[in-house]
Amino acid sequence: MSAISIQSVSKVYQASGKPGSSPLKALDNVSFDIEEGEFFGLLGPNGAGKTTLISILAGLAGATSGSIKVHGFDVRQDFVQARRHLGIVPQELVFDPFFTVREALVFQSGYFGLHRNGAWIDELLHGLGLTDKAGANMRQLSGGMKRRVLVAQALVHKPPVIVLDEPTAGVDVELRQTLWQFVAELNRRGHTVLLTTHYLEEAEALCSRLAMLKRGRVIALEKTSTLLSNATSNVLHFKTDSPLPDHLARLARVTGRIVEMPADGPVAIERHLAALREAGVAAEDVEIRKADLEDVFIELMSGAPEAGVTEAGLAEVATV
Ligand SMILES: Nc1ncnc2c1ncn2[C@@H]1O[C@H](COP(=O)(O)OP(=O)(O)OP(=O)(O)O)[C@@H](O)[C@H]1O
Repeated sequence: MSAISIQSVSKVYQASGKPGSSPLKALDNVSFDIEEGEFFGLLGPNGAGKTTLISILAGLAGATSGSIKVHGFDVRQDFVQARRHLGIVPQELVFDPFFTVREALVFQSGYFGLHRNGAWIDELLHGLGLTDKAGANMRQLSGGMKRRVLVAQALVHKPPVIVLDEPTAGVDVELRQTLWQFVAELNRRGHTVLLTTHYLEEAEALCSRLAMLKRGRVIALEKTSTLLSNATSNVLHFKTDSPLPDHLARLARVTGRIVEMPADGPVAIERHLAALREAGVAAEDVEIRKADLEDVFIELMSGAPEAGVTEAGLAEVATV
């Protein structure tokens, strides 16, 4: 049985009623399964629909059509069972300012009917580097510490499926490392992990399989290794103060002084270098590196067709 099964999920946000507003199809017929024990990444640029999909999975929003099951339980019809199997770490820092860290975890355990959960709470506090803060009031914690507590809260009922929605956005290196060590250990013990992140190096290091969303559609669903091996093999990386002529700028990714040009082999690299010399572009710190997930992501995002909101498309989906 799949840990998470997403079947033909569409979501239309209705028009706000303000002049000029129109319905928005945030998810367009999204389907994929995540198997038990996978470490799965859900990627996509801002507005791609990741949070919308996770809200539907968490039972916080309804799909316009389609269904999601967690360990076979429908997130709408069998909400309680589905929720027991899920631990969701939300993007926003929501917490009760009146509790200490331990009290918050004990309270959350009670919500799942777990009244003797002390040993597991201790393990969570230790694994997330929170033991020293167990008696601290939630109000007194830094943003990074609060985020650790949110992770612990999501895990108090030892859910077999852990969902992390951009857990490392704006957090420091130490917390990222603590968090990934802990989550990777849970994954080794058999927990399924679904991660959304904008940090592609994190996704590349952790996720064995990925789905990429663009404007509500799945444009890639592959093992991470397959995506990487299908990508352009190399990237020519250099710095320059010279403007690139149009024909080269079209082939390049420019960030300030840094220029990156995809090249599928040594001949293409030589061609790029010759074209730069001919155009009088003075390149410094020239490097050739292997393509990474960011290159794959940019390649896919610039090439894939986009989902539009058409009258016919909207008519197909029944509103709940
Ligand atoms: N409650 C809402 N009402 C109307 N439109 C919404 C609502 N929530 C999200 N949207 C729109 O739906 C689309 C998908 O948004 P969503 O937040 O799911 O994307 P995302 O991939 O999570 O983006 P990000 O990476 O920025 O968090 C966006 O165009 C967004 O503006």
